[in-house]
Amino acid sequence: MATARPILLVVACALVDADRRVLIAQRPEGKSLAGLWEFPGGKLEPGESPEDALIRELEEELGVSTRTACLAPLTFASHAYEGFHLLMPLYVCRKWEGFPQPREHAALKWVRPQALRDYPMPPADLPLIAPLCDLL
Ligand SMILES: Nc1nc2c([nH]c(=O)n2[C@H]2C[C@H](O)[C@@H](COP(=O)(O)OP(=O)(O)OP(=O)(O)O)O2)c(=O)[nH]1
Repeated sequence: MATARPILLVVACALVDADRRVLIAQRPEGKSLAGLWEFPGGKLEPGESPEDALIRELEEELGVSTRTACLAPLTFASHAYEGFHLLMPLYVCRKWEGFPQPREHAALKWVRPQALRDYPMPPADLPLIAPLCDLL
């Protein structure tokens, strides 16, 4: 049966540090899903590849720079929200330049993958935790 929900493509990234911790970012007040912890990323702009969009979002949101060769696809989220169906590839990045700053989020936190369940995340993100734990 056809779905009435449009597909929304969002790219997201798990930055992983030398201690195998993952960076999560808290959505700010005033946005949908405010207060929940997510992976940095966002929507594609017209004409952008997923990797270019992620590189741009990491710069805008965190002030870090990376490149396509440092983005490894891990898994994806597919979740029906009220007004759209989210399709969200999750990349892993272990190499970047700069120190992540919360330019657009309420806060940032480095957490061990097994501790991700202690942080409230959007429902779309919950199936992403197991593949991250398996990888790390
Ligand atoms: N970046 C990111 N977005 C996520 C995650 N999980 C999840 O459900 N989302 C959703 C929230 C938003 O609806 C959308 C990302 O949109 P966005 O980051 O580009 O824009 P936004 O916060 O302004 O979104 P919105 O207020 O317009 O809904 O994907 C995640 O882990 N990372």
